[in-house]
Amino acid sequence: MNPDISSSPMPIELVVLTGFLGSGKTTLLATYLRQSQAADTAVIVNEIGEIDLDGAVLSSTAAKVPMALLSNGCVCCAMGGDLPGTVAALIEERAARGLPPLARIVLETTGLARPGPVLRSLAPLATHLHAYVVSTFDCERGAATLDLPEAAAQIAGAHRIVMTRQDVAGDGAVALARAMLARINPLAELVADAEPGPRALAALASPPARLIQQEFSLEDDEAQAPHGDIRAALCRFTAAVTSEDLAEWLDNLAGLCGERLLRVKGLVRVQGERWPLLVQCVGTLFSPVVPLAVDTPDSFLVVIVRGLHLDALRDVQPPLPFALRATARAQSKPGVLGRPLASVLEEACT
Ligand SMILES: Nc1nc2c(ncn2[C@@H]2O[C@H](COP(=O)(O)OP(=O)(O)OP(=O)(O)O)[C@@H](O)[C@H]2O)c(=O)[nH]1
Repeated sequence: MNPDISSSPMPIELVVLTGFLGSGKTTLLATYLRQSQAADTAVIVNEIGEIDLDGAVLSSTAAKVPMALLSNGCVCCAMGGDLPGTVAALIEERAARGLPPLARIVLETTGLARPGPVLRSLAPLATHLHAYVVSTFDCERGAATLDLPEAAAQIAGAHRIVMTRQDVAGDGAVALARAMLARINPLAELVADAEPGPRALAALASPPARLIQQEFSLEDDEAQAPHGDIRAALCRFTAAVTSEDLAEWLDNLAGLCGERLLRVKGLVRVQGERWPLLVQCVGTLFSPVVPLAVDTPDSFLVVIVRGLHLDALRDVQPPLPFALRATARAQSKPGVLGRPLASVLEEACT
């Protein structure tokens, strides 16, 4: 059934924000949401795991933004009809509250989503939306990911590519990134601002000057397939851990997986800490662990690996008190619009 948003003064921009795992999507979006130009923007967050960590990070910097969650699966291969319905619900909810219409909705996809199937799933809303793809590219690590079909599809399908992590990449890597991007997708607009604020506005505040229809045919065969040998696990903690045990476990996980470790992120309750710790790594490179002031009862890690059976995670030492399972198919979480994050997280966690 097509969602009914025909009364809405359209078109609304629908920005499909893609980019490989850990390439800086949430950071870019959080920076954008802090700017005054984002007042008429809503956000849809799609998480592989069922818990909305990106939403938590975004809400901790931009609490008022209308936000919906598509959780527990990747939007490009598992969501079916959920995305158009979620878009319509955001638009309708805004109208029902008598607020000015949205100018744009940013869909933050998972780091594995291919943009072609996402755009195709929006076909029921085609006349109401002005959809385009913005992809983040990590100048430090991105080159090493482009042999993965998901990463290549994100760059090839982008109308605009945003170069992230230039500050840590070094001049040589940035030059190499430019050359690779120009070869894979010479039609895309390149955003290379070094400063986060201008970069976020250039990335998300307006559509690309030229919207060239990208060619997604190469992805068609894979559109319904899960992501090859990439697997995601949700480790849900049943008790607080000590910071020493957590650090050792993460160290050993990185040692076990090596290059096969794509991403770890989560909120972990540590003995003696008021707030859960935001833990994340991209590849085996861990960011500093920081407390995140969110009122959630849950404690979890999402671990995404390539070419490794998830059972191997159970043997990482020292044993930590968590229940592990592979993430399941996607579901939308209706009714999360405009609600405080805590209740959204609570619902996502039950
Ligand atoms: N130095 C630096 N770090 C960055 C930049 N952008 C992102 N990061 C860091 O890179 C890590 C991953 O960034 P995220 O924004 O969470 O990446 P993501 O693409 O949303 O990750 P997934 O949702 O898991 O795919 C975090 O530790 C960020 O703080 C940047 O431009 N420079």
